[in-house]
Amino acid sequence: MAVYTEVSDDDLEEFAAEYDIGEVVSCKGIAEGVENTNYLLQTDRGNYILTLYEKRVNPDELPFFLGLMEHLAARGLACPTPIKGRDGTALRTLCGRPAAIVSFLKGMWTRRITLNHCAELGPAMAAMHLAGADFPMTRNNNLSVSGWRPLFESIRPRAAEIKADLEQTIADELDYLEAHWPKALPVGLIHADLFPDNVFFLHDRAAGVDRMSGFIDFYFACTDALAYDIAICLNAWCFEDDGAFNATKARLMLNGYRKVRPLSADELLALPLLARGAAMRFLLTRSYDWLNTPPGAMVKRKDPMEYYRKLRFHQGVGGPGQYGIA
Ligand SMILES: Nc1ncnc2c1ncn2[C@@H]1O[C@H](COP(=O)(O)OP(=O)(O)OP(=O)(O)O)[C@@H](O)[C@H]1O
Ligand SMILES: N[C@@H](CCO)C(=O)O
Repeated sequence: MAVYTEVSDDDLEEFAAEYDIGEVVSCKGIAEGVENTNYLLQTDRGNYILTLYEKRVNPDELPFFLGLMEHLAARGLACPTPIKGRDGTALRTLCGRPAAIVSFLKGMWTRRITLNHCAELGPAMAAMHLAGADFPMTRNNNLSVSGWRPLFESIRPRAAEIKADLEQTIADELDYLEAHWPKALPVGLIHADLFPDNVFFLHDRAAGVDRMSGFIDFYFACTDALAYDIAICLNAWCFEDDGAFNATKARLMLNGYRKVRPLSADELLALPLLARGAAMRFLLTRSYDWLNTPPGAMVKRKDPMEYYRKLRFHQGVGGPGQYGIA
């Protein structure tokens, strides 16, 4: 589970006193997530999320992430909003770690992705891209093509512990991706980790379907090709548990997206390559975590091989038509 930093009652009381959020009633560690420590903070005024930022988050980048959430929320996108303390500051320190309180988003992420979820995701992702267009700050994507080789070199000596041909597969693919990575696609603000566990839904009983209620976890957000966010979602949302690609899910997601933000011919053509790159990114970070998570750590490692298989699939894709679109 992702509670790396335990917060004592005294520390919490002192911290909460900086805010105008009411009396703390309870503070429970949240088991989900792998990156940061999250607590559900209940006060007599409502629910909040308290996050202590851990290993992968660079404290210097927190003003970007928090500012972005504030910007998107101000433009009507459903996402957590940083709560400012009485001094007007959202970011402070708790137990020696950078920490912030954000608003609580209603809804649940879905464990069983349906066609409806993909149809909801597409337009909401496009709306986020449009809402981010005038965000004044930028952040380089350090987990894009130039960041993959150093990550590869760090896992290379032990890659065979995951799969015998992993080293060669990544080496060959990296050569290809570095030589062909597109440089002229429309760029903007992307979420960059839009997995099902970062997208909340609420059930609409009258309609009998889930409706998207918002996005969370903007801590990989960055400035990059907008279509790369779509490629991440093709990987994260459109494969079945048995590894089969579901082109109907992809079509619904892509067409939903295109109704809000049309995709250029170049963006469509680049999708298979971007999807290979997105598969590479998660194959590398999962492999790194697989090999470097200490035994006994209270966190569930994610399977790198899932992304090895997704990479293999996209390597065989001839064009965007195989993602279900005309
Ligand atoms: N603003 C929010 N409103 C409601 N619940 C939240 C909010 N932020 C986080 N959560 C809860 O905390 C869990 C973990 O949050 P989050 O995904 O941000 O953690 P993380 O450690 O950064 O995880 P990840 O592994 O996805 O990078 C979520 O699944 C959700 O249950
Ligand atoms: N969403 C990532 C983990 C957080 O970056 C994964 O599934 O590998």
